[in-house]
This record gives sequence, C-alpha cells and structure tokens, in this order.
Amino acid sequence: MKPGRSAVQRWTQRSARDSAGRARSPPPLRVEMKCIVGIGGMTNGGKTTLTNNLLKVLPNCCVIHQDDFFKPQDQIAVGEDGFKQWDVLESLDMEAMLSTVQAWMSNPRKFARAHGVSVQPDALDTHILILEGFLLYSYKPLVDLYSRRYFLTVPYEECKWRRSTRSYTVPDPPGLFDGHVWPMYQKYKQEMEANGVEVVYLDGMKSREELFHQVREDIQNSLLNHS
Ligand SMILES: Nc1ncnc2c1ncn2[C@@H]1O[C@H](COP(=O)(O)OP(=O)(O)O)[C@@H](O)[C@H]1O
Ligand SMILES: O=C(O)c1ccc[n+]([C@@H]2O[C@H](COP(=O)([O-])O)[C@@H](O)[C@H]2O)c1
Ligand SMILES: [Mg+2]
Repeated sequence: MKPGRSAVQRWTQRSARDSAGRARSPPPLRVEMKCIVGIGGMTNGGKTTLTNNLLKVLPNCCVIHQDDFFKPQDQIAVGEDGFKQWDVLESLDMEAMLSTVQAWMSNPRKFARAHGVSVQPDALDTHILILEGFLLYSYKPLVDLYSRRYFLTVPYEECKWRRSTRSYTVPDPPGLFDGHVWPMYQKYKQEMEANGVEVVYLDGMKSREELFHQVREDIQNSLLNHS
C-alpha cells in the first residue's frame, strides 16, 4: 500500500526562537496519511454490503458510491441489442466522481465534516476513502489513486440469481442480464487484466462476516506497515 503522506510540521531555524530570543518548543508532529481503498467487482458480488460493514469500524472513513454517478435515464444510450447500456463507463459521470475524489484528497477533514463523518483528533492523522462500485478500475484518471484495489466475484449462476432478487431504480427488462450485464462485466474485467491493473480478488461466496474480517484485517495491516 502506498498512502499519500504530507508532514504538516514546519520547524525552521527562523521560527525556533520567539521575538525575545527564547527557545520555542517544537509543535507536535502530525503526519497526515491518506489512503484510497477500492471495493470493486461484479454486480451483486457484495460490494455495498462489505463497504457498509467496513464503514462502521474504520477510523476517519468516508465513502463514495459509483452508483450515485449514473447519468439520467434519458442520457443512457440504447444499443443495437435494444437494451439501454447501463453497464458501460459512458453511462456514468466519471468526471464528477473524480472531482469528488479530488475534493476528499485536498482536504479529507473538511470532506468528512461535510458528509457527517466524525473525525478523531489524533496525533497520527489517518484518513481513509472507500470507493465502491462495479467499474472502479476502468477509468484511467482514477486507477493509480488506489492504495488497495479489491475485486469481488461470484459464479455466474449466483450472480444471476442475486440480481433477480434486486430492485434497481430502473428495473431490469427481461434478458438484460445475459444480453448486456454479464457480457459487459466480462469485457471490462478482461480489459482490466490486459492492462495489468493489480487487484486483490475476493470470493463473494464467503459469508458477509468472513469477508468483512478478511478485508478489515488486510486494510489495518497495510496501514500499520506504512505508519
Ligand atoms: N457474502 C454474501 N453472501 C451472500 N449474500 C450476500 C453476501 N453479500 C451480499 N449478499 C447479498 O447479495 C445481494 C447483493 O449485495 P450487494 O452488497 O448489494 O452487492 P453489490 O453492491 O455488489 O451489487 C444482496 O441481496 C445482499 O444481501
Ligand atoms: O442505480 C441506478 O440508477 C441503476 C439504474 C439502472 C441499472 N443499474 C444497475 O446497477 C448496477 C451496478 O450496481 P451494483 O450495486 O449491482 O453493482 C449495474 O449493473 C446497472 O445495470 C443501476
Ligand atoms: Mg451495490
């Protein structure tokens, strides 16, 4: 994991003494560490469930859900197959998502406050941002920003079954899963692999608890190794 760091201590020769020439004690050292974690992978792999569980325990942790950046329905293209093309990168306003990530990067404390996340006052200033969504690693400007990229998968039959139980804001028309959702999932995953994007695969067939403990431990170990 390669978290961004910025030492906030500025202790120069000039400021080491006050105006009367008395030695000043140095300000407390505060090291700010920022870490972006991706919870990506296929639709119905369990991304939102896992993310919500992590949010409850990770310190100073904000979240950005990719689903919040779907374009309005009338801007979604209709393919030659007759299906609205929801599962392509162009159906998402990725520029807006990137701007939101940049707002967090420039001031994670302010971002947390604005989003109702309580920030712990601590000498070791660690901030975590979780990005959660089904096409996290296919948008070039974001791909190198992650400290850790997780990728949840389940077998085809399980994915199709779980999807049939979901109700999205726009319900799936008959045949969408096999005609559009699954082929697009395969296409983007193949591209990601061909581009050499490193991900940590997670078996979405494990229990919710097991996934939660596995990922929490992994994130915490990574943070410790870099603090
Ligand atoms: N580890 C799991 N085992 C079994 N079912 C799960 C697991 N995680 C999530 N689910 C269920 O699968 C469905 C999709 O979960 P969700 O977290 O919304 O997935 P995603 O955000 O990847 O589409 C939901 O019905 C959820 O309750
Ligand atoms: O959220 C929406 O407005 C929305 C509208 C239409 C479709 N979706 C589906 O949302 C899926 C991604 O969300 P998720 O939680 O299943 O990973 C993706 O496969 C889309 O087909 C989502
Ligand atoms: Mg989801």
